[in-house]
Amino acid sequence: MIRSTRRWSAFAGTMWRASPWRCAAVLLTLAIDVVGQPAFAVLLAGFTDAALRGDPAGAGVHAVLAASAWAAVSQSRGVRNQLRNDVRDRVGHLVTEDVMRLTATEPRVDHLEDPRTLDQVDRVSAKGYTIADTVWAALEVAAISLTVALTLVVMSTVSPALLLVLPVILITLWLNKVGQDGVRRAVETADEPLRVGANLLRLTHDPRVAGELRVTGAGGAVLDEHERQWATASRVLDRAEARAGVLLAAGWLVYVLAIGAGLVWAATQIDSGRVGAGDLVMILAIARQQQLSVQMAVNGFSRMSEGVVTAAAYDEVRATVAPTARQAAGEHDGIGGRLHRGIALRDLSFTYPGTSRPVLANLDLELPAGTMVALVGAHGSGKTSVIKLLTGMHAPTSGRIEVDGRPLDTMAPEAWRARVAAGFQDFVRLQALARESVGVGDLTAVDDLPRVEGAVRDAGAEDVVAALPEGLRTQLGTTFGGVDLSGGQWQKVALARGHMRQDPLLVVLDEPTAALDPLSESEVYTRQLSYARAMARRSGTVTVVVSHRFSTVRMADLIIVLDRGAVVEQGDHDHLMAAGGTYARLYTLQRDSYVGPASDATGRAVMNDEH
Ligand SMILES: Nc1ncnc2c1ncn2[C@@H]1O[C@H](COP(=O)(O)OP(=O)(O)OP(=O)(O)O)[C@@H](O)[C@H]1O
Repeated sequence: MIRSTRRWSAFAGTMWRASPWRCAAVLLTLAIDVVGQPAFAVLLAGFTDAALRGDPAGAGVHAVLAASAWAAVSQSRGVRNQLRNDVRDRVGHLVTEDVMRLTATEPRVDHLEDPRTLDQVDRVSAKGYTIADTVWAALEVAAISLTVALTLVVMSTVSPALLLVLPVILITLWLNKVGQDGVRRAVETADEPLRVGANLLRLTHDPRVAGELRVTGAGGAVLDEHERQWATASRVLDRAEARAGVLLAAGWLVYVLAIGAGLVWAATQIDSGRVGAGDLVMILAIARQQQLSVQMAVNGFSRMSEGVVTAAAYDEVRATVAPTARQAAGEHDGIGGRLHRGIALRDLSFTYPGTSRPVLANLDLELPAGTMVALVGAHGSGKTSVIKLLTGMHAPTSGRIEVDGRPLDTMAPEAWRARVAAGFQDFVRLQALARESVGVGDLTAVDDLPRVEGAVRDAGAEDVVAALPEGLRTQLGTTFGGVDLSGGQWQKVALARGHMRQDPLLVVLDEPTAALDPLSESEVYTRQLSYARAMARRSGTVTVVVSHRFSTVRMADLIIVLDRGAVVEQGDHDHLMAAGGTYARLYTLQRDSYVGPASDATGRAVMNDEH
């Protein structure tokens, strides 16, 4: 309760900051509403009584005042709608920006691998404005409650019995609330099928999958599944809306019966003189106002429920994503200029967020400073997961990583990341000027042309740049009318981006040549290896390579063989070939698939000739 109060006052604070004068103006219009409505009813009664008394001056004054009161009420409602929408848009923008900042700047990526968090991020980004709606609705409901209270006081001057309308109003609102709670639960339930449906729909116009969808003929099935998910969501929502509608109608029936009974009673009292004609007119006017007020409260409650769901999602995103960001912000760097001992994995296990199966179990590894290490293993054995942990994208579930004996989790992830250079198989096609697409590998040097040219050279991407019509000034990608590149060319640009980092302590190359032809691949690896050796001499840099290309792997100082998340062998090529285990089997298999069975027991000459 306290947490929820704090949350909503924080939202109210955000709205105030978004536009103080608009918020103040909305509060003023609400105050006009609260006072204006009962005043109108009283003035109308005064007009009726004066007219019946034959007092034209009194009737005229009351008529003018009543008209002014009503004009002020209706005018203020129009102005309020406009101001409310302005603030709502601003708050929506602020909330979306906050969530995007949290998710984009969070040093680790655990949240991006967790479908639940992604769902919540989607919801908050798309519906952030509903939080403002909820605050407005809450204020409106508070104002309406005051209005109703004032009108009841006015009615009670005719007869205290008319106060019985209050419980009736509460019953009407309660029935509406029950219906709206059901709608809110339905919105939560429908979220998943709607998200799945939206993702499927996106697939149909995603150029990256368009070819495969056509070749496999799966386009129709994707649309059918989208329809199915959409129908599931609609069914849930329609049912809840229908139930809410029935409950609301029942509430109105109770109200109409009660107010009707009050009017009939008042009419029967006119002859006896206990109730005047003005009183009857006033009760009628108040009944009409209360009807509008209850309707507005009902609308307010329904707007509130969506904002409550969004606010809960917002809280969840902040709770899930923010802790490591705060931790990172609170720490300082303290990473030395060069590696002396190296990097170690100590009894490290890892399970992806939102899953229960460990993908790495109890790894104990030493990656000595100045070495090149190759990770080998079948698909899914955990190579990329090790890379993600080494680069600080995820934190180990248990155990730790040490850099020269210092636990990685005591360093700010950004500071560590600044000393890591990387080339990935899932590279980004950054559609910008070629020099920017490379330069962002080190934002501090994005405008440093000699650095960019050096990175292009180190990565062996000069041929790609040479083929561009305006060299490094060429716009890449078709989105902004630039030149499109082949998969291999994009990958070389990504590799060059990785080379922007100067003085890395860790270089990771996770299948960085997967999109290249064998000749380019061989050339890139040759350059990468000499780069790795140069870095090793300069900074004791550790280079970790993930590759299925054994002629590269064999050159590593240390080869680590993974199988289902565990280390099954490690050593250099000669050691592992002599051991005759998994590595020797995989190596021989690949060698034979290229050139047929070899007589050389280690296969060294054969593989070297091959590439
Ligand atoms: N984001 C994720 N969420 C849940 N499980 C994942 C995720 N990414 C990978 N996995 C699982 O972790 C295991 C190891 O995957 P990983 O990508 O590390 O293997 P790999 O050896 O690099 O495979 P490949 O050679 O195919 O790239 C696999 O069983 C995979 O299904």
